[in-house]
Amino acid sequence: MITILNDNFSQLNDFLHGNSFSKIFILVDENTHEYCLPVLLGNMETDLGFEILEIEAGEEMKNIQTANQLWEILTEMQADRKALVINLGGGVITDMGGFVASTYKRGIQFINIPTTLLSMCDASIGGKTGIDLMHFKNMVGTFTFPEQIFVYPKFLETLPFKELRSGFAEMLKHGLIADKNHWENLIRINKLDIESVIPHIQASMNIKQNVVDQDFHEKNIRKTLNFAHTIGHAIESLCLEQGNPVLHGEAVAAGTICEAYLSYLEGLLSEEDSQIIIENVQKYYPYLDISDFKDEDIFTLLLNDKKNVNSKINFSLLSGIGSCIFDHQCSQKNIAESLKFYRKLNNA
Ligand SMILES: NC(=O)c1ccc[n+]([C@@H]2O[C@H](COP(=O)([O-])OP(=O)(O)OC[C@H]3O[C@@H](n4cnc5c(N)ncnc54)[C@H](O)[C@@H]3O)[C@@H](O)[C@H]2O)c1
Ligand SMILES: O=C(O)C(=O)C[C@@H](O)[C@H](O)[C@H](O)COP(=O)(O)O
Ligand SMILES: [Zn+2]
Repeated sequence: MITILNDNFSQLNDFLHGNSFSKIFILVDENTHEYCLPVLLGNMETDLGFEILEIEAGEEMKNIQTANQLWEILTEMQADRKALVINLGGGVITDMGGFVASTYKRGIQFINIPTTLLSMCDASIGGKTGIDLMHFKNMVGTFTFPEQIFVYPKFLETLPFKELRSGFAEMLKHGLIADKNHWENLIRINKLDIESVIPHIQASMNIKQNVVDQDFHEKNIRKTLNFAHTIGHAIESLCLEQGNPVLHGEAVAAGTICEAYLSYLEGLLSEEDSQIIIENVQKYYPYLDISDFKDEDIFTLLLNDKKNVNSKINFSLLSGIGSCIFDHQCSQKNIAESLKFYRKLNNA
C-alpha cells in the first residue's frame, strides 16, 4: 500500500503502533542520513529501540559486499524475525535494503520511505529488490513486497537537479508505455523542478502499481516496465564497469532514444512518433557519450538481460505513444542501427 505522508507522519506512527515489531533498523546513505533522517526522527513516535545503518551513497555500493556487511550487522545486533527494516533513501537503498531484509533469516519485514523522485515513482513500488553482480544490473534479488510505502514529497526539496531529472526518465517511460495523456502532461514541462514534477508523481505511481498488480512476477505485462532498460541497463553497466557511473535515469533516457528508434526500425512505431519521443528526451537530457563502447560489449550485456529466454534477446518496445509490447526479438542489424543512430546524435 502506498501512503502519502502528512507533515506529522501520523500514518507511519499508526503503522508502527499497530504492529508488534521487536526493534527498528533504519537504512540510510550519507545523504539521506543528513537530509532525511532528521525529518523522520523528528516525527517518528515509537517506544521501540532503533539503530541506524549507514552505507555510502551510490550504485557502486549495490553489491554483495554491502549486503554481507548489513547481514553481519543485523546478526551482531541480534535482529530477530520481528525486526523491521525502514529503507529511507533512493532506489539503491530500497533495492538493497529490500534485498537484505527479504533474505535475512529467510525474510524480515521492511517498509520503504523513498526520498528521490525515482524511488517515489518507481523503485520503492513493486517489490523488485536486488543487487548488481559483476556490474550486471540487479542480477541477484527477490520479488518481495514491502509492508508499506510511505511517500513524503517534501524530501525532494534537497534532491540535486541531476537526480530529479534521473527520476523524470522513469516517469516519461510510464507515459510512453501506458498513458499518452501522462506523457503529454510531462513533456509540457519546460522547467524541470520540484514544483513542476510533484503534480505528476501520483499518476506515475498509479501506472507502476497498476502494472505490478497485474503481473507481480514479470511473466507478461510487467515486462513493459522494462522498456528502455534492455539497452539502458547495458549502457549503465558499461559505464559502471569503466569506473564512470551514470545515473540510472540517464541511462534509461539514452535507452529510451535507442529503443524508440528500434521500435520504428522494427515497424512497430511510426517514424513521426519516434521523432517526437527522441526530440523530447533530448530536450531534457544531454547526450551520453557511448562512442567508446564496442557493439560487441553491448551485445554481451544484452545477452544477459533477465527478460531473455533460450539466448534470445527479448525487447519491450513501443507500438505507439502510450502502448508497449513485450517479448519482441529484433534483428541484430536493427539493434546495431539503433546504437549507431544514438551515437550520431552527438554530432547532430
Ligand atoms: N526496484 C525497482 O523497481 C527499481 C526501479 C527503478 C530503479 N531501480 C534502481 O534504483 C537505483 C537508482 O535509484 P535513485 O536514482 O533513487 O538513486 P540513489 O538511491 O543512488 O539516490 C540518488 C542520490 O540522491 C541522494 N539522495 C537521496 N535522497 C535525497 C534527498 N532527499 N536529498 C538529497 N539527496 C538525496 C542519494 O544519497 C544518492 O546520492 C538503481 O540502482 C536502479 O537500478 C529500481
Ligand atoms: O519494476 C519493474 O518491473 C521495472 O522494470 C522497473 C525498472 O524501472 C527498474 O529499473 C527495474 O529495477 C529493472 O528491473 P530488472 O529486472 O530489469 O533488473
Ligand atoms: Zn528503471
